[in-house]
Amino acid sequence: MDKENTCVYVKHACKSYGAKQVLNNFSMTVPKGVIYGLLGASGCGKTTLLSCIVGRKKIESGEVWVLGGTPGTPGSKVPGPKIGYMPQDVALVAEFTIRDALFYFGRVFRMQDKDIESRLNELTVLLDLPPQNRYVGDCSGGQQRRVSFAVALLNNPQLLILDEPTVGLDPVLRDRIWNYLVELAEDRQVTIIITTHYIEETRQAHKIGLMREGRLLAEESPSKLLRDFGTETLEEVFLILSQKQSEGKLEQFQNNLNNHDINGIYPADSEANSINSIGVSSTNLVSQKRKKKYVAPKLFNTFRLKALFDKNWKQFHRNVSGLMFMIFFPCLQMCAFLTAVGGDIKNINIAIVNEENNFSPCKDYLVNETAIYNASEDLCEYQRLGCRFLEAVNTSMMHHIYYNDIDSAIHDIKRGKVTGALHIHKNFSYALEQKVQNAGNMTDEELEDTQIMKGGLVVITVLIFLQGLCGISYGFLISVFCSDHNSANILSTGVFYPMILTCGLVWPIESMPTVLRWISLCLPFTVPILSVRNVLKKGWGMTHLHVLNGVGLEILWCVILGTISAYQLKKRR
Ligand SMILES: Nc1ncnc2c1ncn2[C@@H]1O[C@H](COP(=O)(O)OP(=O)(O)OP(=O)(O)O)[C@@H](O)[C@H]1O
Repeated sequence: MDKENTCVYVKHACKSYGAKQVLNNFSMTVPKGVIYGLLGASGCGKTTLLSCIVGRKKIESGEVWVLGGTPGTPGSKVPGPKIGYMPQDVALVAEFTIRDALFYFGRVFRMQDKDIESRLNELTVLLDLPPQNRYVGDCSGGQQRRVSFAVALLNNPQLLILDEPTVGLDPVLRDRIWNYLVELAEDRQVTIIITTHYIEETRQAHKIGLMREGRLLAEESPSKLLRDFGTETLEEVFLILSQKQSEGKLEQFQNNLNNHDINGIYPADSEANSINSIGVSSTNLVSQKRKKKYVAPKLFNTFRLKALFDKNWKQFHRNVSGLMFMIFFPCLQMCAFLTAVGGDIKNINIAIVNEENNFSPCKDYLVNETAIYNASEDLCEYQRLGCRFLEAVNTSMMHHIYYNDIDSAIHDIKRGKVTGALHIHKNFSYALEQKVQNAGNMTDEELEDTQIMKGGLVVITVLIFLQGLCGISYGFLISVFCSDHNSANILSTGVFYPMILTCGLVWPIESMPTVLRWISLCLPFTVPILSVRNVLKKGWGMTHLHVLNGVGLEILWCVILGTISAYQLKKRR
């Protein structure tokens, strides 16, 4: 056997989850066009190994070589359409019908619709799938697994990796599937790695690997194993090897067996055999990989784009409650929030001390009489402007209570009878007139500061866009850390509400204890909200320090959240 005929090659692979070592110096060789049955008890590391082979996880040391490349590296095309992978956990969209699911993956694999259609019909018969218009969510667990199996077979991949595909299947169907797999391997040279708990069903495999506690105990054809061990069943072979491993005599036992076998099929001695038998050293494998020219994948792929649009549309319109929740719940939340905290103040008692109108309500006052044009001096003379001012603020917000002197008004403020006092001096109109006439002496900057709502649209758009990006980064972080919807919901609402409460919208940050104020200022909402206010109310531009700090903080948060997510993603592999 040479490298041309080797499909998957694993050498001295080690992989741990925390302190638990799952792959322990694991080695295996899978030639092209064979069915390789990977057998082992629950928890021995089969799924972990398969995940490393398809590039979903990374080994810590050792080497994995699949279809001529290292899985998960640029240019290796693994994962990719050359590999059909049926994972143990069904990962299908519940809102899809069986037909939708196969069309979705077919398009992802860049298949033409007519080819998908004919494969769908073929696989429906082979795997005894339920009617094509049945929703995945309405299928039983076993039926969903068969749909997942159909997806793995859909585009006729060169390498099929099946994690317990036959579990819970009717024996007749199981037999049919095995016959199909044998046909695929022998007629079309497809390589198949299959894990199963039914040891005896792997008699049809060309080669089996017996795995225990992260190590391969033996790797050979079932008939040869039975012959070498002189047993009736593969179960017995596995039992003997497992007992030797438990007694710590496995390596000695394997060496004895290999001494009687020129091929050296038992892994204690298999390193030399494996490497030599595929006719290439690991260094050569690496250099061979390096020689391959890396072709970057296309940024826009119309097949995938179509598949994703179709998937999102179906997911949305078939999950009405989810759609309502996603669209209307945030609107409802925002309306409730703004109604509760953003409304105008109403009916507050204000003490009015209006010296200009003899401390009494402005009953007989007329707006026209407050400004009289003096033609000889070409200017306006003002009177009773206090009344005009009070009329302007005499809304439902303030309830006016008149006082004859400011001291009694202040006294009542202290007693809590009124909330505040407005003191209009006797010469209020004259003083205001002077101020207006001197307005020409004001600087441009002072004038600009008095303007409202002059904020630049671009700056506001940038701030809001960055805020959205921050939210997306946080959503990404949640998706990386949470394994289910419940924990994702708890994490998102658990963080969102405290941030809303402490960002200054509800409780002014100026009144917070110092430590809390600093925490609040570091949160992604607080400073950007102040920046938006500064832009809207004062017309400040991007270059103003108190706008720039909001932009800077949002970028910083995006970078922090993105980096943590990327780190966690890398760690999980
Ligand atoms: N992400 C993970 N974090 C921590 N431990 C893990 C993780 N994934 C798997 N394990 C542990 O690693 C060991 C091997 O798991 P794996 O799923 O590879 O076993 P398996 O042989 O496929 O089992 P089964 O046949 O039951 O599917 C188990 O003890 C499992 O609990």
